[in-house]
Amino acid sequence: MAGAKDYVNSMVSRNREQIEYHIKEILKLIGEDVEREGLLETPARVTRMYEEIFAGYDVDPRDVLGVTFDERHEELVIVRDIVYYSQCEHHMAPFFGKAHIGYIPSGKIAGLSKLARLVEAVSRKLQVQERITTQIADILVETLQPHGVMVVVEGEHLCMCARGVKKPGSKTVTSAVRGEFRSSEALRSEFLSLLKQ
Ligand SMILES: Nc1nc2c(ncn2[C@@H]2O[C@H](COP(=O)(O)OP(=O)(O)OP(=O)(O)O)[C@@H](O)[C@H]2O)c(=O)[nH]1
Ligand SMILES: [Zn+2]
Repeated sequence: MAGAKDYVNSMVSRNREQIEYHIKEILKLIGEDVEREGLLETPARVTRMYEEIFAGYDVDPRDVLGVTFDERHEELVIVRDIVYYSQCEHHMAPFFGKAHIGYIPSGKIAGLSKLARLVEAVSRKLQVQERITTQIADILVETLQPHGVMVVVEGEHLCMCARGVKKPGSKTVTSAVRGEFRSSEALRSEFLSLLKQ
C-alpha cells in the first residue's frame, strides 16, 4: 500500500514510543528476558511491522478508487487472485488469502490497480473476513454505481490452524452479491466459472 516513508504520519508511527513500551511489557509478562540480544530490537521491529499490517487505519477506503473513468463497457470486469493479509480481530492472529472482484460497469470504471488497493485498504487492520467482503462490495457500489458487483474472498485463519480447533488447511470462503448478480444466477455462474480458469 505504501513505502516506508509513507508511514511517517501514520497512527502507529505517531504512537511509536508507547507501542514499543507496551510490547516490551508483554514480552516481560510472558516470561522473556527483554535484555537478551535477540530481543533488544524486537519492540521497535514489531512496531515497524505494525506500521505495515495496520496501515489501513490511515486510509479511508472510499478514497482509494480515486479517479474513475467514463467508459461504455457494460460487460463483466473481473480482477481475481488479489492476495491480502489481515489480522483477525478476535485473536490478533493473521488470516490471509485471495480476493476476487467482479463488477458490471454502468458508465464508470475504476483503474484495475485501484481494486487491489481497495482490498489492501480494508484488510490492513483488525478485521473479520465477512466485513472485508461486504466493505469491498459496498464501496464499489457507492463509488461506481455499477449494474452489479460480486466479491468472493478466500481465507486461511491462523487462529484456526495454530491454536484452538487446530484445523490447518481449512478455508473460509465468503461472498457478497449486489445488483444484477443478486437476481441472475447465470451472472453468478459466469463469474464463478471465470475464477476457475
Ligand atoms: N465469522 C468469523 N469468525 C472469525 C473470523 N476470524 C476468527 N473468527 C472466529 O472468532 C471466534 C472467536 O470465538 P471465541 O469463542 O470468543 O474465542 P476462542 O475461545 O479463542 O475460540 P476458539 O477459536 O474456538 O478456541 C472463533 O470461532 C474464531 O474462529 C472471521 O473472520 N470471521
Ligand atoms: Zn481469530
